[in-house]
Amino acid sequence: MSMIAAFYGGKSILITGATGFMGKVLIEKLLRTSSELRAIYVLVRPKAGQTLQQRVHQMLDCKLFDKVKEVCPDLHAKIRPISADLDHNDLAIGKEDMQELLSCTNIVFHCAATVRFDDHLRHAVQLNVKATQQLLLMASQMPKLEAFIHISTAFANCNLKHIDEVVYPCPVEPKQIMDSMEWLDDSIIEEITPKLIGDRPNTYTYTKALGEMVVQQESGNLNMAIVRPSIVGATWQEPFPGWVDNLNGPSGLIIATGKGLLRSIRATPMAVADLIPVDTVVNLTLAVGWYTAVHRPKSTLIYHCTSGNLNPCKWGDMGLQVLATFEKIPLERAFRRPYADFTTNSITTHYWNTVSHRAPALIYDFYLRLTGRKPRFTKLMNRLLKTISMLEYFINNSWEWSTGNMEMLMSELSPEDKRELRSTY
Ligand SMILES: CCCCCCCCCCCCCCCC(=O)SCCNC(=O)CCNC(=O)[C@H](O)C(C)(C)COP(=O)(O)OP(=O)(O)OC[C@H]1O[C@@H](n2cnc3c(N)ncnc32)[C@H](O)[C@@H]1OP(=O)(O)O
Ligand SMILES: NC(=O)C1=CN([C@@H]2O[C@H](COP(=O)(O)OP(=O)(O)OC[C@H]3O[C@@H](n4cnc5c(N)ncnc54)[C@H](OP(=O)(O)O)[C@@H]3O)[C@@H](O)[C@H]2O)C=CC1
Repeated sequence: MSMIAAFYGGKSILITGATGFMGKVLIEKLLRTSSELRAIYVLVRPKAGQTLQQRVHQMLDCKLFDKVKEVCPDLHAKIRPISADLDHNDLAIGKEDMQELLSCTNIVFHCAATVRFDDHLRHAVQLNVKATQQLLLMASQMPKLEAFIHISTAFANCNLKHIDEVVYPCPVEPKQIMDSMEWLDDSIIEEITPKLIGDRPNTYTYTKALGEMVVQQESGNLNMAIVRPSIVGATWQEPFPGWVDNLNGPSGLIIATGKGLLRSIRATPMAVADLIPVDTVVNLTLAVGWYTAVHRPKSTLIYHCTSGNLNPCKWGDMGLQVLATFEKIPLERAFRRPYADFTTNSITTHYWNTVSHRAPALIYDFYLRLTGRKPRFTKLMNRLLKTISMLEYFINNSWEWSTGNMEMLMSELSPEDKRELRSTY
């Protein structure tokens, strides 16, 4: 068994964001490789009328967990759902649950966040800043805590071209931002948001940067680390290739290309596509948890989980690879034969959006109406174009992330763990 997997044996682990894309892969990897772990506490909010037990059962029923059910038959007993809602200042965790979390937790993986680019600043601050502060406060009352791993994003400082593994200060202190959210009304917040986020493209990257400042300022004596993944895509190898469960980031656009919906996108073919498979992110995150707990670095280390300077890929290459894949393995019921071109200026982008996106959707919806069916393509196309407008910033710029800490961590791993982590780069 790998040294890292053995480390998690007997441990009680608290995961926030456990029902999310990354959270699920993290749970799967822990249960599959460290089945001797004591418990995984998952903070889950009741959603869409489901109880948290129903949500956890539904989560464990997905294909991702097929392999782990063979090696960890008692996986349901290992998972402890805890009702919580990070939209509430006290996280809406019950007294008894809180007592158990405080007394038992050895490792915290804080993955929960709002990852929407267009979230209202109030909500993004609540989830990505205030909830992080609350979790740090909880962690400071955990006598058995060995490490707290905070998941940020490599784009938290996307307003810089070269990004080091350090926490960069934001112009306004997080505490002032959180206090102002208490008394400003929504319309005033909307008005001042562009000024506050400054040269960052959205509230997501801005509040992730604020969250990092809170970690730096309020972690006290906690044994902390921050992991900054770049653009997280489907699984590369574990537990099987190609697993993804949402349309975020590249996934939605790749599927839209395969369905023949997306025919052109404003992108810079030579810009670096810093994509990273979710199982690589999880392997690095578990290695960071082990290293932080065992080696107890003197300060909070930040680890860039990026591929650009280790195994660079350009958007142009990625686009060709996507099209070649759909040539070999076409999606069912495609609207048109997949083809996607990169435009480089807004005039041609506008032209192709009209000719290749909006007009065909309108015509097809007209045909659906004529044949007595509900039109849906115009709405879908508008959503897709809105998503693209939010993502364009990231596919028309390149960044350089230093990876000294990540490479140091690699040098500390056993040959087996190193193979596992390096194999996914
Ligand atoms: C040639 C190949 C080129 C490939 C080119 C790749 C470029 C790839 C760049 C990535 C760059 C990220 C770099 C940051 C790295 C992080 O840290 S990203 C963290 C993850 N965050 C994201 O990706 C957030 C991006 N998405 C959003 O913020 C929101 O989805 C948006 C863009 C504001 C859209 O919001 P919205 O219109 O309210 O849509 P949303 O609520 O998300 O979904 C509504 C409906 O649309 C559907 N939908 C959502 N997204 C899509 C989509 N992309 N397509 C179709 N339907 C969709 C949903 O399924 C949903 O359907 P229903 O449930 O209503 O039936
Ligand atoms: N995906 C990516 O490309 C990247 C992601 N990251 C970071 O990784 C982390 C995980 O991202 P990812 O898995 O993609 O995101 P998802 O949107 O898939 O998951 C977000 C998680 O946070 C939970 N959550 C959201 N709001 C609340 C709330 N009010 N109370 C309790 N839980 C809540 C969600 O629970 P629920 O199921 O109830 O909604 C879900 O489990 C985030 O911190 C993100 O910033 C960093 C870089 C890239």
